Amino acid sequence: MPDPQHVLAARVQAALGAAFGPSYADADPVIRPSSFADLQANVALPLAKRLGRRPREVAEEIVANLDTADVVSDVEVSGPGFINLTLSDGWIAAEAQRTLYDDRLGVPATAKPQKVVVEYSSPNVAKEMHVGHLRTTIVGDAIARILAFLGHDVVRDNHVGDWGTPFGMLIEQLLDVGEDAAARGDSSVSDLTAFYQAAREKFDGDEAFADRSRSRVVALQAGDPETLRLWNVLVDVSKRYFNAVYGQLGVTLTDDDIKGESFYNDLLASTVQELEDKGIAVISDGALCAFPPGFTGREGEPLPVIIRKSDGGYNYSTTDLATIRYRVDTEHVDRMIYVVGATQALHFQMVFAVARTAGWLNDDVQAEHAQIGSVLGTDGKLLRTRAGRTVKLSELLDEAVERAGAAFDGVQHDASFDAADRLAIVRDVGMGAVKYADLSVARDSEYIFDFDRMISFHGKTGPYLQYATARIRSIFRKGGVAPQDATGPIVLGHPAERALALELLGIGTAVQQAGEMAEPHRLANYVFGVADAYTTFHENCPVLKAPDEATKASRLALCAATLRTLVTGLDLLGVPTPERM
Ligand SMILES: NC(=[NH2+])NCCC[C@H](N)C(=O)O
Repeated sequence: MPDPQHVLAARVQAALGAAFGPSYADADPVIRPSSFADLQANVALPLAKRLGRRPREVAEEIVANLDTADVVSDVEVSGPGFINLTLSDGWIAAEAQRTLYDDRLGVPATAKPQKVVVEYSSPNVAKEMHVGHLRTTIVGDAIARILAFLGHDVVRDNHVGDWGTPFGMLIEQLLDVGEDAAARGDSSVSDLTAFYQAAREKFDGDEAFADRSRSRVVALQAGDPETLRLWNVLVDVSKRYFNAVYGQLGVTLTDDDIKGESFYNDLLASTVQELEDKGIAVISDGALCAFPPGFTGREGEPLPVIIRKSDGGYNYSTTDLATIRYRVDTEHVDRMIYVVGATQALHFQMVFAVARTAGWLNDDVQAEHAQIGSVLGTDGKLLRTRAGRTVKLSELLDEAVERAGAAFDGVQHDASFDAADRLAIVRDVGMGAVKYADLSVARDSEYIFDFDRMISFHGKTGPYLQYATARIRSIFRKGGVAPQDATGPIVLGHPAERALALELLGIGTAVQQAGEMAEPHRLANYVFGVADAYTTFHENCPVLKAPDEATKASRLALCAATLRTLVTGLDLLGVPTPERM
């Protein structure tokens, strides 16, 4: 569906070409929303400077050449040379009407489909997932859904931390508590934080254990079958836990999407070799390092990316370089989006710089770090339990559902629900609340995890949006009409009808921007705007009790278009929409 801003941009550009010659036809028409009209074209001001003429005169000349009769009902030059444009009700209604017959709500598929890796979640084996992982899981999943909807070939990639030196001590700890404890799901193993800490404490305090751990790392890296088997036991315990969390959240990640650090182990040596052959990696202080241009420390000294430590071991960075090379050479991807905490920004900048020097990344193959801001508690500090431990994610999500239940029981419902209905709804509300709260702020800004605010049915929250969809569905139930049978025609009378219909036309731009910039909050904000416009409409424009049949048909069609827009938008964000609430 055409965004009015785009439609008018093309028309103003045509007018520029006609008035001032073809070389002006691609100037930015500077179209902005305005409080005086629907939109304002402000190009006359910069253009007047270029032409050495008065801005108002330039604006008048643009208007004289403007062909917008089918789209715009009123054009007016105001102030120093703004062009105010008021869209015609007929055009808005016709465009809104078109969405009723289109599965994609008029959102075009991309003209340039790409193969895109979206790397997200990426928790660590044998460690508790923390709220940072929660956020990258939620945001990454939304990005993956949005890009797939736009027609890209999306590869979901869960870059689990399942390799490296800590596994020596973790395997020895597993042997100490007994494998059967892991099989039973005993808390000595399944409480990952406690398991990790116990291993750490022994490693630091027990020389014999530390020695065993070190030889275990060597055995692991050498591919010793029994060691690999034990390692797999640990990986499986963690995977079960990750999947439980993913199931709770309703994200699209599966076991097949896991391509952990261990996957790249066999590719490290050849990756390093290539970097050495290309003269990018050099020995410095016994370690093999790359020095990407432009990265310097406090004293101006060049900063290294350590590729092989002096003891011969490889690094986190080495794995990331091997990963990029694999994605380029073997997976042939066009774009890689790393949905990872902002604290790793420098790491990725430097790794990407090395990969560019190696020729793996270039104008055709791009990598970007979609930074995720920290999640803070209501006290403004990093979220921890009262005991100062990191919060166990599954418990946090359970608490969300519990609190959603209390909030749900406190509001009126238009149906009686049995216990199973209630539980299903409350789960959706709890997860919708957590997810929308994460998604509605710019992903790179810090964000305060506040149950009370996110679970409210008022304000910019998941439950408010879910409630809006349920409220529309209840109108259709009461009216005995199916939404897909509400086909209008849409006629705009009341200003709230017009504002709602106009809002509906923005979905294409919202989805496109969210996908292009990997910024789901753009879609989250848009959906909220639609719900708000709907609320105003709902308060002002009776639907089933409309004054006449034509108005009722039009309003039902508006409701149907709104419902589909909200459900589609929320689904792309991964926020479920219960049928009834
Ligand atoms: N390619 C990457 N380095 N991705 C990010 C991995 C995140 C890491 N496992 C962590 O928990 O911090």
